[in-house]
Amino acid sequence: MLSMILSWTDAHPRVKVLGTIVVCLAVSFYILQELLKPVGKRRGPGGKRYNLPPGPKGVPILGSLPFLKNRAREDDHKAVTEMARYGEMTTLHLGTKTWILLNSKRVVAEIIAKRGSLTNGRSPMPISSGIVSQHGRSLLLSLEEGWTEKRRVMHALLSGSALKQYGGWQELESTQMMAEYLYQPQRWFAHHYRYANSVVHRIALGERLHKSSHELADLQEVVTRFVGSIGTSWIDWFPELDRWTPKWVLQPWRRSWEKLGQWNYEVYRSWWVPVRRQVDAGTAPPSFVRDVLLHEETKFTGDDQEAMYVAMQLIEAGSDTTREVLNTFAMAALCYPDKFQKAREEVDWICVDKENGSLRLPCLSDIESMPYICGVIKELLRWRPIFVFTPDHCLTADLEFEGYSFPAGVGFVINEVPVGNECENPEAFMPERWLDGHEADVAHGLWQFGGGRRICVGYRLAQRGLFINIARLAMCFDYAAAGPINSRKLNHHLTTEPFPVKVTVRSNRHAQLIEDEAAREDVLATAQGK
Ligand code: HEM
Repeated sequence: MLSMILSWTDAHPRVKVLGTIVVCLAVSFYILQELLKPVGKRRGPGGKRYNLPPGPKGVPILGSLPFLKNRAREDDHKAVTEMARYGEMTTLHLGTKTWILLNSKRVVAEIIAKRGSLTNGRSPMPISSGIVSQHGRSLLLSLEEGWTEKRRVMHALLSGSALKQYGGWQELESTQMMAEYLYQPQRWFAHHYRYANSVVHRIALGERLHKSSHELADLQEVVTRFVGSIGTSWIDWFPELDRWTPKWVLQPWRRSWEKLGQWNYEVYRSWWVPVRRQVDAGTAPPSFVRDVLLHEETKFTGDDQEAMYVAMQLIEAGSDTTREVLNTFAMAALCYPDKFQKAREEVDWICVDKENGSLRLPCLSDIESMPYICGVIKELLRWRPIFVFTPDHCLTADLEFEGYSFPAGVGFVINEVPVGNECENPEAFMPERWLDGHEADVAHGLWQFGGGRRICVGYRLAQRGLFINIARLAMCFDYAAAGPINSRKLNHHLTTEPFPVKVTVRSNRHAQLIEDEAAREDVLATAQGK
C-alpha cells in the first residue's frame, strides 16, 4: 500500500510537495500543542493523571481564551454566570494556565479560606507584573517573587491602631466631600474620586493631596493602563514564551510594554522621591511610609524601588475601588428610593437629637449603631460587584478535594457574580439580607475583597471610608435621575459623569450643618475652591 502511494506521489510531484507540507504542519501543530499544554492537562510525577471539575472544551492551544477575552467584561455578566452551569467548580484552560472557577460560597470558603496556606500563590504574568509593574506590585507577585515580605509590612493597615489613626483623616476628607457636594452638586462623581484618592494618599504618604490636575491625571492614567494590561497580552496567558524565547531577538512585544513600565516608574518616582527625602530628613508627617514601611523597627528588607511600589500601589488600589462603590451608591439611590429612605431613617434616628431636634453628622464610632448602613455597603458590593473575578489564587502543592485532584500551579478564581447571586431574589438591591449580626464585618459572607492569606489589606479601611460617606450622603442629599439610566451601565471607566444625576441638599438645616462642620475642620475654603 505504502509503495503504491509512494509511486503515485512520484508521478505527481506537486501532490508530494503539498502532502509533505500538510504532514509538517500537522507534526508542528502537535508539538506546539504538547509544549503549550495547560497546567491542568499535564501529567504529574510518575505520569499521575489529575481529575479536574468539568468545564468548556475550548479550542486547541488557546482553550477558552477567545471566549473569556471577549465576554468576561460584559455589563450583563451573562457569560460569567453561565460558567456556573458546570457546578460548584468550572475548569477553564486559558493558554498554558488552568483556572478553576469557584462558583459557590461553600467552595470559596473551603478552598480560599480554609486551605489558604496552599492557595496563596499567583501565576506568572511577565507583562503586567514583570514589565509594566517592574515586579513591584504585590497584588500580582508570586511567593517566589517576594510577596510575603511586602504583605508583612502592609498587614499593619488591618490593625486597630492604624484604623484609629487613619479614621480621623477619613472623617476630615469626608467632611470636605460633603461641602464639595454642597457647592458643586453637578460634580458629585468627581468628589468621590477626590475623596478616595486623597484619603489613601494621606494614609500612604502623609500629606493632604495638593497635586496639580496634570499629576493626578497622570496617576489615574497609570492605574487605567496597568489595569488594562492585565489579561491583555497573550504572553501573560503563555508565560513560558517569555522564558523560552531570547529577549532581544524574538520578543517584539516587549518594546511597547517596556515603554509603559518605564513611564509608570517615572510617574511613581515623581510622587515618591519628595516623601522619601522628607522621611530621611526627619521632617515627614505621620503616614504608613514613615511609621511602618521605612521605620527601622519594621526592618523591611526591600530596596528603595520596592518600597516605592508598595506605597504607590496602596494609592491606586484604594482609590478607584472606593470611587466605584460610591458611584454605585448613587445608582442604588436612584433605583431603590425606598431603601435609600430606610438608610436615611436609620441615620436620622442616631444623628437627630430626640429632645431638641439638633443635627450632627455621622462619624466612624457610629458603625455599630447603624447596621442598615453596613448592610447597604455589603449589598452594593454584591449587587454590582466591582470585580467579576478575583486574581487567581495559585496552588503551591497538589491538592485532593472532594473527589477531585488538582496539580500545583492551577489557579483558583472566585467567580463573584454567581457567588454573590446565591441568595433570594438576587437582582434586587436588599441591604436587609445582610442583617445577620455580622453586618459590621464587611468580609463576612462577602468575597469582593478576595480571601484567605491574600485578602485585600485595605478592606477594613475601605469599609470605614464607605461607611462614613454613605451615612452622611444618605442623611444630607437627595438623588434624582436627570436622564435615562440603566443600573447595569455604571460606566466606571469614565472620568466624566458616568450617568445623569441631579443632586440636591436635603434642607437648609443640612446645608448649614455641613458648612459648620467644614469650617470647624478647616476645609470650607478648599471645598469652595478658594
Ligand atoms: C471597595 C474597595 C475595595 C475592594 C473591593 C478591594 C478588593 C481587593 C481584592 C479583590 C484584592 C485581591 C484579593 C485576593 O487576591 O484575594 C485586593 C488586594 C489589595 N487591596 Fe483592595 N480592595 C478595596 C479597597 C482597598 C483599599 C482602600 C486599599 C488600601 C488602603 C486596598 C489595598 C489593596 C492591596 C495593597 C492589595 C494587594 C494585597 C496583597 O498583595 O496581598 N484595597 N483588593
